[in-house]
Amino acid sequence: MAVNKVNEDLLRERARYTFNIEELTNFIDGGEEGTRNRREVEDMVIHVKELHDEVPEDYLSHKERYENAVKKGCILIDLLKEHVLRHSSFDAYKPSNMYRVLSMAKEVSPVLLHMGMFVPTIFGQASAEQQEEWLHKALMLEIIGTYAQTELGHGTFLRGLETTATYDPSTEEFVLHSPTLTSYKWWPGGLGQTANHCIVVAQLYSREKCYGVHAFLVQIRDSETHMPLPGIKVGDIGPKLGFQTANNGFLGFDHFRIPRKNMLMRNAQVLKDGRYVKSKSDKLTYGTMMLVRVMIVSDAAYELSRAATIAARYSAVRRQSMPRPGQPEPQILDYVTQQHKVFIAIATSHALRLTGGWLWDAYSSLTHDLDQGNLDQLPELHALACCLKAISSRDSNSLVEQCRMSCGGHGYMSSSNFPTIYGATAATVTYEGEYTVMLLQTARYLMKAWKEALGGIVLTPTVAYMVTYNKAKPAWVNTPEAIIQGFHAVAVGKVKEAADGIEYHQNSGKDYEDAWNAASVMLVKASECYCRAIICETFWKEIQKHSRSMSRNLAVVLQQLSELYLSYWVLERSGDFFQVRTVPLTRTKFEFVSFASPKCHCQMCTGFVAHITSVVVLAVQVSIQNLTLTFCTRKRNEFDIGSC
Ligand SMILES: CC/C=C\C/C=C\C/C=C\C/C=C\C=C\C(=O)SCCNC(=O)CCNC(=O)[C@H](O)C(C)(C)COP(=O)(O)OP(=O)(O)OC[C@H]1O[C@@H](n2cnc3c(N)ncnc32)[C@H](O)[C@@H]1OP(=O)(O)O
Ligand SMILES: Cc1cc2nc3c(=O)[nH]c(=O)nc-3n(C[C@H](O)[C@H](O)[C@H](O)COP(=O)(O)OP(=O)(O)OC[C@H]3O[C@@H](n4cnc5c(N)ncnc54)[C@H](O)[C@@H]3O)c2cc1C
Repeated sequence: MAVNKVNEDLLRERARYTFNIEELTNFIDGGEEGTRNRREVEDMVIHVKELHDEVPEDYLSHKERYENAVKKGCILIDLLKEHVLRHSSFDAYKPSNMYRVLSMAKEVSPVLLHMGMFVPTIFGQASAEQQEEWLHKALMLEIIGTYAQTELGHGTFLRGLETTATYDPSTEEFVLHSPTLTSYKWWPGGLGQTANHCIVVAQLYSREKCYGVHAFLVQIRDSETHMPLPGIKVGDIGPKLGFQTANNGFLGFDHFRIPRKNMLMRNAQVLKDGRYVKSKSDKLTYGTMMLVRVMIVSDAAYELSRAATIAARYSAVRRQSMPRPGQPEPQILDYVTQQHKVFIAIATSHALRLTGGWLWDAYSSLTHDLDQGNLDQLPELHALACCLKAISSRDSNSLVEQCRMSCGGHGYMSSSNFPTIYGATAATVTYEGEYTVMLLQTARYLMKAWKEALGGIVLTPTVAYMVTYNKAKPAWVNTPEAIIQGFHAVAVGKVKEAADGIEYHQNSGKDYEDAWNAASVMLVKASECYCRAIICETFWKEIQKHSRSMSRNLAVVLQQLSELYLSYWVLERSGDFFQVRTVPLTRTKFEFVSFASPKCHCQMCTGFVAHITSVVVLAVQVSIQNLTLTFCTRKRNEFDIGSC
């Protein structure tokens, strides 16, 4: 049998990298043990022939594709369980590990929602007694669940959900009902044919009073026959852009009864006589969504790293055109336009991975605080999870598309894997909180923070700079730290512009809701800029922190990638930087000038914006050229596919 010979161009590129690949791999995996665990699971998977398709999945029927995905999902879960039993150090059920393993099969797993939301909801919202009853069964997949919140009529507006759960004290049961067609649950992954249980989010009624949305654990199919239970209507919602094997389904209840104990009671409770015991915060019901949003940042980075690796490798082996007559066709990696497409995808995968790790640590700290009854950090973490989920998924999805396009026609083949990666990342922009809605949630937080900043109140860490920028303007010097300060100045300017916009519309007679809506494009922009500043600052600081304990050669390359990321986004947002005005002193200072602002001294602003712009653009061009030069002198570093 012919042995696949590695492409000579690829071998030559790999012989050129200037740093230790194993060191980078360990850095990406979060340490040597992470690499060891990942490789152990990969080695298990790679040798299971049932996980390799004889026929491309695109040539299978929907039923065959689903059955294929179920088969692979079972194999992967069994491998994971076996690995967990053998190596308790590998926390297989830490959700992001689970996603990594399930995504080793090309098809999205029909049990993704079981592991991605059903299990975490039991962890986060079930009482200790309920965890005792359900958690082990769920972890061992003795029950298979999903998360049924979205309805045909409502996905974003949770307070508008129509499914009802009405408490009947005479039988100590909740009666679940879908009063309208629009109240049917629509979308939950695994619901079509796979799940026999689900978390149902419904409006809780007791003693004829509505207490808002709460979560219930509901068995929907018979454990033996797998048929829907009486009073349950359930099935598949049909073909989608991607995620074809996620088995998304619909679910309707016809006065379906469940025991009182099936209301998840970690936070709020309904007593036997129907009395409602309030949670410390209604917002705790939303806890699972915050967890998944936090996970999505890291998983969006992971999917982008796969796409960037494919594009980088293809760029090394593809030769095209003849800039010099008679010369061999060059590798497309030598075209600066190709580097401009691919290198930012590599840099962004690192930026989002490191930011995702930072956010996971913040979330872990919050869950510890919540266990102690301290909710102080909840609003900031909600704002962070919303904007970082939105921006990371959108950046990942658009850069996956950019990587696909950088591979020409071959990028359009299913065998390139770009269509599958694109379908997965496109979904993340919408699910777990739609892009715009998430940014508006963060904007709510920023408007409150701005009011506190104006009053000189000490702010939470990620918005603390608003107080300083509102008083003293930072000096401009051409360093990464100054560019980050520039992003802070832009973010403050956009927040101020949006707050001024709301005030302007209120002063013109609109109520707050209409003024908010009229200013909502500026509010989204303010959240985007706040989030970009966080990613830029976190990426840079994480690289500085880790560089101290890594070899110089690797530190240099990662530093270049973080500088590329900063420079790229200054260029992408140069319009926002143009709005940064300097004051004519010996040292240039930042002051954000909104084009809508009557205070702009345009000849001065134009003069100094030209000055600051030339400095910014010059700095940016220099750093991009430096990076390009570095890479162009064929010191490009091929990332070991296993290390991305
Ligand atoms: C590439 C692969 C990547 C990842 C794979 C990993 C895992 C895969 C697993 C799952 C993915 C697959 C399937 C997807 C599943 C789903 O999509 S599940 C359904 C998700 N649905 C949503 O996210 C709904 C979005 N809507 C909302 O969150 C809310 O409706 C709202 C938008 C926040 C609006 O809320 P509402 O209108 O009720 O009220 P507001 O007045 O706006 O807010 C009220 C106050 O509550 C605070 N709040 C809101 N949400 C939260 C929260 N989650 N945590 C904490 N606090 C919250 C809000 O800030 C307000 O507070 P206030 O300002 O002080 O008043
Ligand atoms: C692949 C996939 C898998 C999914 N899996 C699940 C699952 O397992 N479980 C589950 O419960 N759900 C799931 N969902 C549903 C998902 O959570 C919802 O689609 C998502 O929350 C968006 O809600 P929606 O579809 O109702 O869109 P809408 O909220 O109707 O959004 C439509 C448009 O209206 C705009 N809009 C809405 N509200 C506002 C506002 N207040 N201000 C400004 N603009 C607004 C949005 O920005 C958007 O442009 C899944 C979705 C997808 C695509």
